[in-house]
Amino acid sequence: MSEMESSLELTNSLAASSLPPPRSRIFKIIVIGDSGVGKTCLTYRFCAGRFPDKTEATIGVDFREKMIEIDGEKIKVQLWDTAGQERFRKSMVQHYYRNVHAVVFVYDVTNPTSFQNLPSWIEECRQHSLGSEVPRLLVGNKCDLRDSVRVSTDQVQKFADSQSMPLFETSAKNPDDNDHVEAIFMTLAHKLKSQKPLMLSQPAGGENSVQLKPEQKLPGICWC
Ligand SMILES: Nc1nc2c(ncn2[C@@H]2O[C@H](COP(=O)(O)OP(=O)(O)OP(=O)(O)O)[C@@H](O)[C@H]2O)c(=O)[nH]1
Ligand SMILES: [Mg+2]
Repeated sequence: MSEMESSLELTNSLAASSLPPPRSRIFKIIVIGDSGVGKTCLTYRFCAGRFPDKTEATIGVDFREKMIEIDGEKIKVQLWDTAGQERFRKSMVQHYYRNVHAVVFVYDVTNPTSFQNLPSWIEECRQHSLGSEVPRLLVGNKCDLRDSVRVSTDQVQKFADSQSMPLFETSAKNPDDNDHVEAIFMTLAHKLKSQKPLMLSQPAGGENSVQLKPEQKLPGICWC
């Protein structure tokens, strides 16, 4: 290799190493519902692939992320695991709803109150101006506790239909339901990808999404 070629190669590799990391889309999904319904366990299960050894009431919000691949595109699913207890969430609520792409409502199939409280969680979303284009889904958790189930699927299905939300019943704990927990979040990610085909976003740590300037926008594409 000539001296010129080797210096060119060095320049190229320096340039490559100083390039910013490739951008991947981030889907911000908030998980809300009463305290103790299993939001932390569900999000942990999806991101870590197992039921956590021990959980404590979430204070404020916890973030969990998982890289997934849909149709060859790498996407970062960012789950915002929110606190169910009012005193632990008050100061953070405004932040949950900023740039949110989807909402997962969770109730506990053994706890009717957690189901009855769903309208107030839906109302909170409404108060934070979440548009109807933001996908929402409903998850009934703790189905492994078969003998303690106190919320009937029929009842919840009617409610879910009235809110135009898909309903999933699952267990963050039951090892046989691992694929199911995965399927719930993957279903949502697929929906988001099909809704936002060309949305760009920054690497982790940046804002959730970067809108192109008007002059960069292409005709006929929804930039929502
Ligand atoms: N049997 C069973 N227990 C579960 C399941 N998911 C969660 N739990 C238990 O329910 C309790 C509460 O779970 P968390 O995930 O901490 O509940 P949370 O909704 O995050 O509660 P907050 O953070 O207070 O809002 C814990 O004792 C978990 O072990 C499940 O699928 N089955
Ligand atoms: Mg929690």
